[in-house]
Amino acid sequence: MVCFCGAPACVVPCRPSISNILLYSSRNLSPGLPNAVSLTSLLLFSHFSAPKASPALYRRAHAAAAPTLREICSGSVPEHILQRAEEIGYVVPTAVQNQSLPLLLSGRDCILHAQTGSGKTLAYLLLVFSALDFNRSVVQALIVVPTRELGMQVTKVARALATMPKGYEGTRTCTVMALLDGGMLKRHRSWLKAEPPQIVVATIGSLCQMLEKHALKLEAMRVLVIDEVDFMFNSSKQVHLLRKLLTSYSAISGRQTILASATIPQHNRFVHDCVQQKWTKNDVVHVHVNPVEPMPSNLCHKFVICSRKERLQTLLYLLQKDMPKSGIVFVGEQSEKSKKLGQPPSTTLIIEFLRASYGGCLEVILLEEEMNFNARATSFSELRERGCLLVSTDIASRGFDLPQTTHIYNFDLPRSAVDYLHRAGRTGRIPFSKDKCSVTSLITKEERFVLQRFENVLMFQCEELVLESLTN
Ligand SMILES: Nc1ncnc2c1ncn2[C@@H]1O[C@H](COP(=O)(O)OP(=O)(O)OP(=O)(O)O)[C@@H](O)[C@H]1O
Repeated sequence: MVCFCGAPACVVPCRPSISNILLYSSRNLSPGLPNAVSLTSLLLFSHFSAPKASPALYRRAHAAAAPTLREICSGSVPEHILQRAEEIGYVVPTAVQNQSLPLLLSGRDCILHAQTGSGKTLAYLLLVFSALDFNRSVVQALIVVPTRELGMQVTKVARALATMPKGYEGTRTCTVMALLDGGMLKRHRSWLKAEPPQIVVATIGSLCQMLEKHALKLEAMRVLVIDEVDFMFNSSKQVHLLRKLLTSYSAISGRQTILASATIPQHNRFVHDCVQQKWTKNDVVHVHVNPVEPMPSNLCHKFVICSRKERLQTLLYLLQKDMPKSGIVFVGEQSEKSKKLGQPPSTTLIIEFLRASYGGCLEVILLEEEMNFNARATSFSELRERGCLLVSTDIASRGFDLPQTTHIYNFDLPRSAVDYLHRAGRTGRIPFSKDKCSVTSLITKEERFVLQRFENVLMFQCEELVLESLTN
């Protein structure tokens, strides 16, 4: 196994004694692409509906000496998928795509370890499309995700790529099934029986039910992706099935396994375990992009010290001062004690307060675990379509891609540095953009040392905001 680190011409062997050390000189896109900002803003301006990439975009990508996605993928990914990717606006690869796609397309198992918003989804989806036999109606790729929201999002991107572009009418395409918690599993069972889809995007709970009922067959699975893999392994409920999935159902020699996350604590140990436990093949590659900078550099971190009683007013003041284009207020889970006392969760209090006092133009929307499937789906699609102010627990902190989000507020501090990184990573998600986005934590004096610990672990600096008008 080999670890590919993002620094130019740098290779970090995970376990030098048993590794094959390969030299890999990455063509890290951002530093060598002078016009990357304007080029990418052009590409991303109309997400999913961008006009077909113009020859000028190709010329500029070439001028910057970066291979295009087409150049990396042609011959492996079907032409209609590549054309569709370009129509959407995916022309120039991000650093993680640039580094991982040649390896993925050569058949290697990979651990994709790169910053939030770096484009890991497109990297593994292009591999999935390269591996499919479009003529076989059988499940060939399984993508496992931790939350319904991330599942809906991955499904949306996969379906957008699978939509036939003009000129390919009549060509056989593939179907993508979203098998998500709270969904209509009865209907999915019939669908799986009648005409199995080629790609299934699933949360572990629903997947478990389908496998127990023998409704889903995975013997023909060619690609297995576990997204947010560290989160999945941390949840004791999910870990048993996850292990089973990685070792049963399809032989690892016949399938490619991709494990992705922005955070993989003790990653050397994890890579070692993957091989030892036979979750991946022996020559699994750890693609680690930008290991010295786990946090995207275009984020500006701030904190405000205030008492718990002042927190709502402070949040309101910040919102009125910042005027976010779109923002997320992260709130901690309600404690068992507070539930037993019959108290309302903080999310409800914040929503009621903001709906009564926030006079800004953004709509205030709630997203939390307890909401039913339809209400959560509505919140999700509303948020994607236009900017709004989302009040959410940590269910929105993993994988959620809302590129227009400019501001994050930690109404309650997250439990760990890893959680801080994932919450912060919901902003600053437009690849190649240098626009500053901000993460502001509302803390008590006593919590300052916790935030300091996060700063040390994640290597970022937080600036104190002193709000004059609140103290007067
Ligand atoms: N090559 C590309 N060109 C332009 N935009 C891209 C490209 N690849 C990905 N994007 C966009 O970048 C954004 C972030 O991508 P994605 O959601 O895959 O990040 P991620 O690495 O999975 O992040 P996280 O770890 O937070 O889940 C998305 O809006 C996606 O459409």
